[in-house]
Amino acid sequence: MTSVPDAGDDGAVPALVVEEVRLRFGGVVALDGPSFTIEPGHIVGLIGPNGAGKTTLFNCISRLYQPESGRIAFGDKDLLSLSADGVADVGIARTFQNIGLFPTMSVVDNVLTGAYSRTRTGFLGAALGLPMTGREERRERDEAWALLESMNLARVGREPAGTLPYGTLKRIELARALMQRPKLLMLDEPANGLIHEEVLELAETVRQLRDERGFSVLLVEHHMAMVMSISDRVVVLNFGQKITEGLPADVAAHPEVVEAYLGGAA
Ligand SMILES: Nc1ncnc2c1ncn2[C@@H]1O[C@H](COP(=O)(O)OP(=O)(O)OP(=O)(O)O)[C@@H](O)[C@H]1O
Repeated sequence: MTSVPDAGDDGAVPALVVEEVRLRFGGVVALDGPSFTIEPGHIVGLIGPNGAGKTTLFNCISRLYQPESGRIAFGDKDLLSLSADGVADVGIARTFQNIGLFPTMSVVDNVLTGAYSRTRTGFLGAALGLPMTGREERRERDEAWALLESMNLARVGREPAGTLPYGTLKRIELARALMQRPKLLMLDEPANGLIHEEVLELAETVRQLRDERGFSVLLVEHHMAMVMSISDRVVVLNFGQKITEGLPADVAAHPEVVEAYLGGAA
């Protein structure tokens, strides 16, 4: 018996709509009204120079920050009326820049914690060591192993997470987010700290999983090759404003993007 959060809905992936979101920190305008939509099943890359407002926007969507004004909706759900937990309940999962895995727990158990947000035991229960019911646990464990299998991680499934290299931990963190069966997966600089080959592998994994499962992706990332290779659309922020959005090739050639990235040196 699970209390699957989207029980009762048709399981369809809704669009994420961001409209004129504004947020200041003291005198700093972090977000100055950007608007964009992530259509169902699309991978949208969010790029911009340091301090452009990407993380702030990411944190508004995942409900760590409350904007001063604007609208963020996921289908018919008003995200700004939800807590961070409530966002998970409507099918939005995220990964963190600094990996948040439990180092002494096995990889499969770490991945399993991703299921707790949609099971009867709940994440708090998991943290307190409360077991899921037997049947629930078996089903979730099977799903965790299947996920590890599909991400080429099964061979390390029984290892304590803390013993594994950084690139592997990033993939485990992704597997954990996928255990939530997200409709929207939010990735915060997933390529950070990875070597080039690992980035390409990660990009391919994200695209493949999206193709198989149909979720949408918001990708905040500095690694241009990754963004440009897997995004359906790219949104560019600078000084808290959207300076352009479009297909990756068009965005890469946009004069303001060239200017923002190369400081007019091009
Ligand atoms: N908690 C905070 N308190 C004060 N100022 C903040 C805070 N978070 C962000 N800012 C400021 O808001 C602006 C936008 O920052 P943000 O971190 O969103 O940019 P970013 O595009 O994610 O940058 P980076 O690529 O370096 O991560 C910056 O000027 C930053 O200094």
